[in-house]
Amino acid sequence: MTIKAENLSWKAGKTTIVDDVSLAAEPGKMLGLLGPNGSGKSSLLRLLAGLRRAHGGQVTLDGTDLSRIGRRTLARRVALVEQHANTDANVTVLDVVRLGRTPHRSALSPWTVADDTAVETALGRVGLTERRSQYWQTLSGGERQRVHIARALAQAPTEIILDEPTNHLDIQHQIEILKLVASLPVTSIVALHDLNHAAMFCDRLAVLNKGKLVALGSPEEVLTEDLLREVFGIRCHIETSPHSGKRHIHYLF
Ligand SMILES: Nc1ncnc2c1ncn2[C@@H]1O[C@H](COP(=O)(O)OP(=O)(O)OP(=O)(O)O)[C@@H](O)[C@H]1O
Repeated sequence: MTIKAENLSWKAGKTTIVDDVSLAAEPGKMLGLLGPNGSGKSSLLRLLAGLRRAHGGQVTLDGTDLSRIGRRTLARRVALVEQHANTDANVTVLDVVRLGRTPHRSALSPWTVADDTAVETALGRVGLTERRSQYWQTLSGGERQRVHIARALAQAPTEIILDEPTNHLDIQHQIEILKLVASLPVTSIVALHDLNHAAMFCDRLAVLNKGKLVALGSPEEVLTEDLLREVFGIRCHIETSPHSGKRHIHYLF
């Protein structure tokens, strides 16, 4: 068990944005969340992270409704890296990553060796060890994204939810971040736009269209020419790559 959505719905005003979605993340696996712009991916991720209350259905963590889990306990288990995440300007990389330790500390407890180790490991994993003293406002978009991922890793979560973590990253860093997430000993749920990257790195894929879950399964099961035409309105040819053994999408025009 881990994070599970059962008949989950969420509305903005009278418009249903997340529509009766049921899915479960598999422990230790990477679940990719795909769908066109505005299909409800970010909204669903915020519900799964407990940042938003559903209007229908429920989210459970190891079988317990999220609304019955305290914020601190939840923050020790689940880390969310949002799209366009921002941070107060006048702080360093190290300050931001150290914030990831907050749920593990109490107001009076001193900073520990374990806190230091978690922060150093997280910085190293995203390749920012040398940038620890740099000010947030001087970082590039891609570096900011990696700092936020490091903060989530410093949180030492058992589940990590990432909303388009490769946004702003050059191709080398996109692949590094996805490789990193795939290699972490945690359950991950990751919204992605690049379908070939999703096929390469994710164990399973979920596809949203207009708020509804329209496919769930392995990349081989989910990524079909018919589905991509219906959901994304594109023509493509899909084959198994002789290089990676994974699905590879050739876009046609
Ligand atoms: N608080 C809100 N109030 C009104 N509409 C909202 C609200 N939050 C989301 N929406 C709408 O819900 C729809 C889904 O938004 P969401 O950000 O979840 O989609 P997405 O799949 O993550 O999109 P993208 O790929 O563009 O990031 C959009 O049409 C958006 O405008």
